[in-house]
Amino acid sequence: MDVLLLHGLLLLPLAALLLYRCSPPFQYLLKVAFFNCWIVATATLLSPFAAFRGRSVENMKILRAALLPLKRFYGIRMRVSGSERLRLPGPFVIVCNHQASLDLMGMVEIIPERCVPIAKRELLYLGTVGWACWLSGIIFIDRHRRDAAIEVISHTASTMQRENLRVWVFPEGTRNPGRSMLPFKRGAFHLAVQAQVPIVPIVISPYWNFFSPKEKRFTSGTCTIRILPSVDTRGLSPKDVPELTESVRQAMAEALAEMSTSDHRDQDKEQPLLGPGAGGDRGSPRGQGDTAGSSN
Ligand SMILES: CCCCCC/C=C\CCCCCCCCCC(=O)SCCNC(=O)CCNC(=O)[C@H](O)C(C)(C)COP(=O)(O)OP(=O)(O)OC[C@H]1O[C@@H](n2cnc3c(N)ncnc32)[C@H](O)[C@@H]1OP(=O)(O)O
Ligand SMILES: CCCCCCCC/C=C\CCCCCCCC(=O)OC[C@@H](O)COP(=O)(O)O
Repeated sequence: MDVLLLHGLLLLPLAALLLYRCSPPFQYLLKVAFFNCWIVATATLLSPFAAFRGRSVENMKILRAALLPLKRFYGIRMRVSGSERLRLPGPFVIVCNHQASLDLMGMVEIIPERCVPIAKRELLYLGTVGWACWLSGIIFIDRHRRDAAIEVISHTASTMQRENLRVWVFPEGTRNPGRSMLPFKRGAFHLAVQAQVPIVPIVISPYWNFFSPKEKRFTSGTCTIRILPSVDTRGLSPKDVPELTESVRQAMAEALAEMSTSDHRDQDKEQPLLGPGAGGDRGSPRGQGDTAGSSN
């Protein structure tokens, strides 16, 4: 009986390994689970250290360091173009497309110093992860209470100038795995106009060459991040916000469409630390990769 049990226990990890190597959906599930576990584990282990400093944007550095290794686990190569456009001296507002939680990997790649994201309030209730977000100075808004959200944004506008703060907003307001961008919420643009600071639009290329929750596919691959020219808001007033919003969205949508038709050659793949990228680059349109910029 004991021998049987021992054999069973020995076979279990072997069976899991075999399943991991042969079944892309199983690999997908494990990789997603690992992603979430990594976030919870690092938040739990590191937040007590961040707590010594109290709530501060400087804790973003710890948060960034905790999330930077993720791309190596998954063999995701990051290519960034236009990073010099983020080297503005003062405060500014970043607007970026939002596809999935994986955006965190792109964010940590390029996020400048003294920059905090605006996030939905629900994240606050994620235990130690919420605590880590709060300690890092992330700004929370209640999307269901527009007036309260607008008040938080107005308050942020004055803080930006006073504390040389940069703010990262996902103007789609929710995750969007679709092929085109959702209509933009106007908060980020009101924020930039109120603070009279530039807007830096950022586009992250679609993940479908390596990640698809619908097809349960998560392989290695390349992600391109394009930083577009900044948009000046000096002299603009609230009445200019709708037009400003549309013109920035238009520029981002064009960049996204262009990036969607480009693809990445096999040699651009990284070797993932979490096993082979089973399944290869399926479901992606073929073409040329974005050659501008650097890879980290
Ligand atoms: C070295 C340091 C390194 C650090 C590294 C760290 C790296 C990474 C860390 C990552 C950590 C975690 C990241 C977490 C990310 C989480 C992402 C999210 O949670 S996304 C969801 C939250 N975000 C948003 O919702 C986007 C912002 N929302 C808005 O802008 C919305 O406008 C609103 C919520 C304020 C209102 O929504 P809604 O009513 O649905 O939409 P609108 O059409 O935009 O507005 C309606 C009318 O209100 C007017 N309006 C909007 N905002 C304002 C404002 N601020 N002031 C005045 N008026 C405003 C708007 O103009 C509309 O009126 P109209 O007359 O039609 O123009
Ligand atoms: C200060 C110490 C730091 C310790 C290390 C911390 C490690 C990581 C901690 C926090 C990382 C943030 C995790 C949150 C990720 C969630 C991002 C996301 O994708 O949210 C969805 C939201 O946008 C839109 O929601 P809906 O699509 O409308 O539903």
